[in-house]
Amino acid sequence: MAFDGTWKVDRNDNYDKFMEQMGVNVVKRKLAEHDNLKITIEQNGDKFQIKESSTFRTKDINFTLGVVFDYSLADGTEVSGSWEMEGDMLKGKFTRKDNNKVLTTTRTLVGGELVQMYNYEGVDAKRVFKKQ
Ligand SMILES: CCCCCCCCCCCCCC(=O)O
Repeated sequence: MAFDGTWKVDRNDNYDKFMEQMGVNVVKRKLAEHDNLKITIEQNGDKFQIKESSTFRTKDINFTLGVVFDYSLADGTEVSGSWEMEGDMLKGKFTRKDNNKVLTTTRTLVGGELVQMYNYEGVDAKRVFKKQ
């Protein structure tokens, strides 16, 4: 389906400020800016299989649209939430387990690139991925 494939991060916008708002320390932020994040997405109906790999880790994630699942961010922060499909956009809403604050994120395809937007406590960021 449309999001299927392997996507490698190409550029970031305001990601450092976003991570700072998330409470990530400066050392981890500097590493995370250049994490070479690669995500492989396979969608079957409302089920998604994601393979995530970066300089920090490799991780397999399976989720169903509209069904809450647990996920740990690369810095160890635990969240719980779900993805929904709205038109051509994947919309995610995840709640941090440590403070109950909400992180929202979207994935869309724009001009052949996968654009992931993030928001946490008023700070937006964007990561743009190119298909491998
Ligand atoms: C401190 C680093 C913040 C990175 C924010 C990542 C937000 C990820 C939202 C949940 C992703 C679930 C798994 C997935 O679909 O790839």
